[in-house]
Amino acid sequence: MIEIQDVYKTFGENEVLKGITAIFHPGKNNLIIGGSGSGKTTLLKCIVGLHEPTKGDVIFDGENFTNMNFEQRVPIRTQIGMLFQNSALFDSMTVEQNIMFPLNLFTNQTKAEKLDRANFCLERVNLAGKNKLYPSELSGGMKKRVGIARAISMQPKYLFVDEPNSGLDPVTSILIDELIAELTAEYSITTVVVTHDMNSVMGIGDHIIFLHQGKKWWEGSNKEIAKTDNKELNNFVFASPFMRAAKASL
Ligand SMILES: Nc1ncnc2c1ncn2[C@@H]1O[C@H](COP(=O)(O)OP(=O)(O)OP(=O)(O)O)[C@@H](O)[C@H]1O
Repeated sequence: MIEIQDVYKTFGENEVLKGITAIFHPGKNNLIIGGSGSGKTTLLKCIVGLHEPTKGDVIFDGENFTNMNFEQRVPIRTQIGMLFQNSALFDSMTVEQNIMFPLNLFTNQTKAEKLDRANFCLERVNLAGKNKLYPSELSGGMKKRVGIARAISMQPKYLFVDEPNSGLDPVTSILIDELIAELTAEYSITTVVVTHDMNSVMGIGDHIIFLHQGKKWWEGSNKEIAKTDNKELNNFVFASPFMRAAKASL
């Protein structure tokens, strides 16, 4: 479980987050949504320690991460899997080397053990046998899947994903969403996804927080979102005529 307690983040004069409080539970797909510039990525970075909150705390299973120094954070960091935009694979490394990278960095496993884990993760994302390919030889969807394989290589308790579907076609996007949701349920991971994709919101949004004007404006599930009378959320989710018509037919 991750608890975010009254988190503020200011850049110069720009107060981006104005007291966000939320709880993200294990085994759930927790989605952060909101307009462009609403602070979604900033919140994600505050949670994982890539930004320090100006005020407030982030607590991982009872441990106050915000108060810890670099060294103290290491045990929690090793339980975090991340998939950021563009998959962030190392172009000069093969698929297998990319997946083994965190294992080389953080474990004392033998080469055979690391290879076993890489093969398991590759199989889990339906890319068995693609070990020796380089990122330049992969499609966008395959890159995301390798990114996911690398993110789960350390058997993370927490998984953070920023815009998993950017640049993917709708069918591949659904496959990536389903993969994230399956892994989350299978390993009871506390997953936090930043997304713009309304298909993801409706498809896998167990728990959604909507950011607006630096605040948590609304919180609920994908079932509740369809029935919300929150004006700003409605304007955001049902911005297109197609989505409005879909809502009207519910
Ligand atoms: N490192 C930084 N330094 C200064 N300002 C920043 C920094 N990172 C983000 N910001 C500002 O914080 C605000 C929120 O940015 P953020 O990237 O979190 O929004 P977002 O909701 O993820 O947007 P998008 O959906 O467009 O990716 C923006 O005004 C941005 O300019």
